[in-house]
Formats: sequence, structure tokens, C-alpha cells
Amino acid sequence: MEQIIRIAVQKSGRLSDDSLSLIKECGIKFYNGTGKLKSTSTNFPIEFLFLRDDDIPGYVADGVADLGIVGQNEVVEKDKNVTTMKALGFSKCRLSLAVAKGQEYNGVEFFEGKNIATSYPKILGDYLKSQNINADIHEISGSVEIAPSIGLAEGICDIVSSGSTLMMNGLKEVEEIFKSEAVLIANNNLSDWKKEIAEKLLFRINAVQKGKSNKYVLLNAPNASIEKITSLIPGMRSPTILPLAQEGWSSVHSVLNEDQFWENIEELRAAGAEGILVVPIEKMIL
Ligand SMILES: Nc1ncnc2c1ncn2[C@@H]1O[C@H](COP(=O)(O)OP(=O)(O)OP(=O)(O)O)[C@@H](O)[C@H]1O
Ligand SMILES: O=P(O)(O)OC[C@H]1O[C@H](OP(=O)(O)OP(=O)(O)O)[C@H](O)[C@@H]1O
Ligand SMILES: [Mg+2]
Repeated sequence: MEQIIRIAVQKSGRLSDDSLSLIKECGIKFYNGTGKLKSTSTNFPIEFLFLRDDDIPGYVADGVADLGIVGQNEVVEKDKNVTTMKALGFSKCRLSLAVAKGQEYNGVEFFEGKNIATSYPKILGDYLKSQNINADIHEISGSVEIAPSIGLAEGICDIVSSGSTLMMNGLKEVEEIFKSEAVLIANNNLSDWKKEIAEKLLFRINAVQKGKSNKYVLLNAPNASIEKITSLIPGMRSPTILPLAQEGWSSVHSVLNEDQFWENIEELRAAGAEGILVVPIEKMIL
């Protein structure tokens, strides 16, 4: 049997572009023409299934797919037995309760005995239980934000990111109940060789993610400041220091987390650093 692993990704929607970009950044090539629901990579032993995101946890649990990229919200909602291998850092959103903007709201007790429309009955049900609230959960599959204005429910529980959908529909967010981002999930019983391929994919994903959060920094500094600057940007093992053509000056090259760079920028400049260049890193393997 050909040793190939199957990964389920969303066909089109909030997860698909970033899922496919991540795969491409991992150096994995595949054809992704419109309408094609299955595709095999030409340079990595992986086959892609393009599916509705709601179906991905179930397919991975059943072993129809070995891996999947899906929102944590769907993994928890579908309550399937799968292993979460890695949080991927995109499609970040939250599940929140919302009510009409003009509604007086003094706490979660508001929802006692009320109707709440949602596409996430399990996550909402678990939350209400944890708060000792009895409410009627009205399950609908989309356009949840319309529910209060058509008299279907007094509140909703849906995905919020910027909050603009809530605002446009005259609603206000009152409780955040779940935080989500895209995750890589795996079937619980992968064979040894499938595990090996999954680990190779994970290795590449880690290299891409580390590269993204770090920057290659080059700067010029007077030799007298090198010690101070080295302490501010210590790099992976230690910075590279090269002499400039101009006597008494060096070029310092280092790698550092972007947040750390911005935190240290004033101190670097105060120490005499100038001509600072910050360059993106494509992959980073420690
Ligand atoms: N506005 C948003 N910002 C960030 N992430 C989001 C946003 N909306 C949804 N997500 C995340 O992306 C996932 C997919 O959202 P999308 O709206 O594409 O789902 P869908 O309409 O159910 O798609 P499908 O047609 O595949 O069933 C959600 O489960 C959630 O994890
Ligand atoms: O807080 P916001 O930034 O406005 O994002 C939240 C909205 O995004 C998602 O819908 P999407 O736009 O993906 O459409 P869909 O309902 O067709 O999935 C989600 O279902 C919310 O309605
Ligand atoms: Mg869906």
C-alpha cells in the first residue's frame, strides 16, 4: 500500500486561505483548482480532502481523514475523540453571548428561562450548566445574529471576531464563553508510519511558525557598544559580529522575537546602534 496520509481542510471559508498558505509555506506542493475536492501533493506523501469544516472532526475521528485543520470550537462542539497536535495561530475568534443593544443586562442570570439561538448547542449547554442557568437552546445552522430581531430568541451565542456583525445587527456582546483558533487534529489511532509522516509535517509547521515570530536583525554599532548590544539581542547561540570598513565600527547580526525587538529598540539606539534592518525569516530550525 502506498504510504500516504490524508488531511481534511476547509473547502472555502474563514479557515481555508490560511490553512492552504500554511501548507504551502511548509514547502508542500499540490493542485487546488476550483471544485476539486481531493488533491495529492506532488512532493510530500499527503492527500488533501476539501470539506465543510463541521464535518472535519467526525471524519478525523472515524479515520476517513488522518489529520484535519479546523477551529477548536468545532472540535469541542462535535465532541469527537481526536488528538489536538498543534494550535496554529490563525482564525482566532471567540464564542460569545449577545443580546439586543438596548437590553438592560446585569449578568448571566439574565438568560434564566430565556431562548438562546446558536449553532453551538454543546459548548453553550456546558457553559450554562456551569453557571447554573436553565435556558432554552434553539439550534440554528447560520445567520444566528438575526434571531433576536425576528423574535426567535432573546439572546444569541455565536462567533465574534471584530464584533462588526453583532454591531450591524443591533446586538451587544455580554459574555465571552469560549476562545478559539485553528488547530491541527489527528486520528487517535494512527499507524506508526502515518505518525512518522504527521511528525514530519509538524516539524515543518513548527519551523514556519518560529520563522514567523522571529526576525533577522542587522545593525551597525561602535565597537565600544558591542557588549551592551550583544546583551540586548543575544540571538540563537550568539550574534554574528563583523567589522565594518570604517574603523571602530561593527555590523551585528542576530535573530530575535519581534516583540522582544520592539521592547529593546530604544535601548539599542541609546547604546549607539544605527542603520537597523529587520528582515523576515522564512523557516527557523533550532
Ligand atoms: N470572523 C471570524 N474571524 C476569525 N475566525 C473565524 C471567524 N468566523 C469563523 N471563524 C473560525 O473559522 C471557522 C470556519 O468559519 P466559517 O464562517 O468559514 O464556517 P462555515 O460557514 O461553517 O463554513 P463551512 O461552509 O465550511 O461549513 C469557525 O468554526 C471558526 O473557528
Ligand atoms: O465579529 P466579526 O468580525 O463580524 O465576525 C463574526 C462573524 O464571522 C462569521 O461569519 P462569516 O462572515 O464567516 O459568515 P458565515 O456566517 O456565512 O460563516 C461568524 O459566524 C460571525 O457571523
Ligand atoms: Mg460550517
